[in-house]
Amino acid sequence: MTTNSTSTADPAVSVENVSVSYRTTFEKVPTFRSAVRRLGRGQRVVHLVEALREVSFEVNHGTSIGIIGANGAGKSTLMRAIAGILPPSEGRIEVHGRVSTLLALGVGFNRKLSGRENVVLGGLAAGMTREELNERYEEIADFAELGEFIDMPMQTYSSGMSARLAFSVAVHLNPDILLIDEALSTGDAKFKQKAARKMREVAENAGTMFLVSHAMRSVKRLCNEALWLHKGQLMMQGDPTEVIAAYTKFLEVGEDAFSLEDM
Ligand SMILES: Nc1ncnc2c1ncn2[C@@H]1O[C@H](COP(=O)(O)OP(=O)(O)OP(=O)(O)O)[C@@H](O)[C@H]1O
Repeated sequence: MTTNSTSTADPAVSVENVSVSYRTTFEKVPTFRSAVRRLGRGQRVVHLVEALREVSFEVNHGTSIGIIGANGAGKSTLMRAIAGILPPSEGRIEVHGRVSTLLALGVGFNRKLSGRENVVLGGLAAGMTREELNERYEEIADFAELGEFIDMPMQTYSSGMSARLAFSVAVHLNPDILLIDEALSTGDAKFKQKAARKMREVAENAGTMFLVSHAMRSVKRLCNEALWLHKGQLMMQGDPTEVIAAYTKFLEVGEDAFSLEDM
């Protein structure tokens, strides 16, 4: 269950015993040859992945929290659940404030429409008024630096260009809570620097930011808290230097030899 209301006394986000499972059914085809023999009819198999397992934590307003962990640890799943895109299978998520996210990149945009039209639609969908949009539009377009592409259909954009526009929309919506997956903010080197500056500005303006990142340097630079997930479980939450040290040690010594007590 995901609830959304506003009150400054509450934490910005509270996650209580949240589990998320993905259920996928697919046809298991043992070999290519047998697939041909059976004319493509394989055995139907149900695959259940527990992407998050009983995760609980709170994040206060004004915190910039880095979400770290190996591939498949559940980081994006957690972001989708907080954004309300994916309902938890169990547990409860409370979000206090307006969430803006880059996660729905590609999902939120209609690629047949121009960048300009998508900015307007995205802004309206996020609850901005026409007046606010008129005021903010030039800023969003300038930040994305798309030149005349802004009036062309988004299907003509490179993935980096779409990412720049998505990032620009997300940070200019004046969110209370900004969710960013660094892997998705794939602009070129120059845009990355600019995006990092903007994220720092959001963080400094006491906004709440979740940053999913594989770059420990970004987490150290931009976050005042970190949370480490491993195979869907919360391993540690706290000071970024300490959490990164524990995660790095875990990567060095391997899962079996690692103990949080030694940290
Ligand atoms: N739509 C989906 N359907 C089925 N399984 C999924 C789906 N999305 C993610 N998973 C599975 O859930 C688990 C967690 O995935 P998730 O994308 O949240 O991890 P992540 O920590 O963000 O990984 P990465 O660092 O590789 O981006 C993985 O085992 C993944 O295979």
